[in-house]
Amino acid sequence: MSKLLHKPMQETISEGVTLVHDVNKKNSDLRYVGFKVIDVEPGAKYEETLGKEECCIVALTGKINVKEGNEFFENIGTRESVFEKKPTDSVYVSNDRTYEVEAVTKARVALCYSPSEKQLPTKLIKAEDNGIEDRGKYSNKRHVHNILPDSDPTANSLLVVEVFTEGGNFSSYPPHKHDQDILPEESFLEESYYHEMDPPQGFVFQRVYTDDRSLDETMTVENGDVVEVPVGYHPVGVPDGYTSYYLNVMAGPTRIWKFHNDPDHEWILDRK
Ligand SMILES: O=C(O)C[C@@H](O)[C@H](O)C(=O)CO
Repeated sequence: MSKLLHKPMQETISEGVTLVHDVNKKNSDLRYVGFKVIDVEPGAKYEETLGKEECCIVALTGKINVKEGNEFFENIGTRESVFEKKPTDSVYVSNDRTYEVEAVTKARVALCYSPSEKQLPTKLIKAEDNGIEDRGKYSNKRHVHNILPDSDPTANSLLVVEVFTEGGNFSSYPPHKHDQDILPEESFLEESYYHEMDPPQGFVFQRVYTDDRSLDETMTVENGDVVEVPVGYHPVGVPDGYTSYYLNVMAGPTRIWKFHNDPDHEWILDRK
């Protein structure tokens, strides 16, 4: 199995709280992005004290309460399945703070991390504040919910986005990368992909490769898997009959998403 592919686990970390993913510096090549997924039973609580890292809490499915200091966001989250394709609520929490997530209904929650030194206000990112975009044409169509784009100053480093791709389409395509800190041409941003498929027995293909092919992995990605992208181009192809969802977390030294398309494949953008 590729070392970039992380399979879901089922680790009970406290009563009613299951750790499904924990991608961190120890088990990945990511230095700027950390990523967890937790499943929380109704009434159960997950508490975390952040060190020098900020966190974006995404209510993937179900309803949750989030508490940080005097801030309390009640009954947030908008969907039973990500495939309802409606945006959801998220909460930004800054470094050196302690937050608590309590499930109101059975919930799956993504916790997206990046190093951070400068404290910023805790903030509810409402579903209705997500920027919605349809990108691409022909078999390159995808639907995007921007949770934390680089135009939003809520976070120091984190960028968070959800992408839906219908069967027979490719996304993150034409292949692009953002692994050189040479702004304004390109920014260095690591990335994680949390994938789901509808129906859930589906799979997608994700290739992660560099120009010199020193990294060139093509992975079969199944429901609930995480792919880490420390460097390189990272397109996703979706087989007919299935819909793909992924949640991307990006972070690097500068909070700007400036990507570079693979020159071999950029021509597809110019088709009439
Ligand atoms: O537009 C897309 O296909 C989504 C991608 O841009 C995805 O968010 C990504 O690769 C970010 O670098």
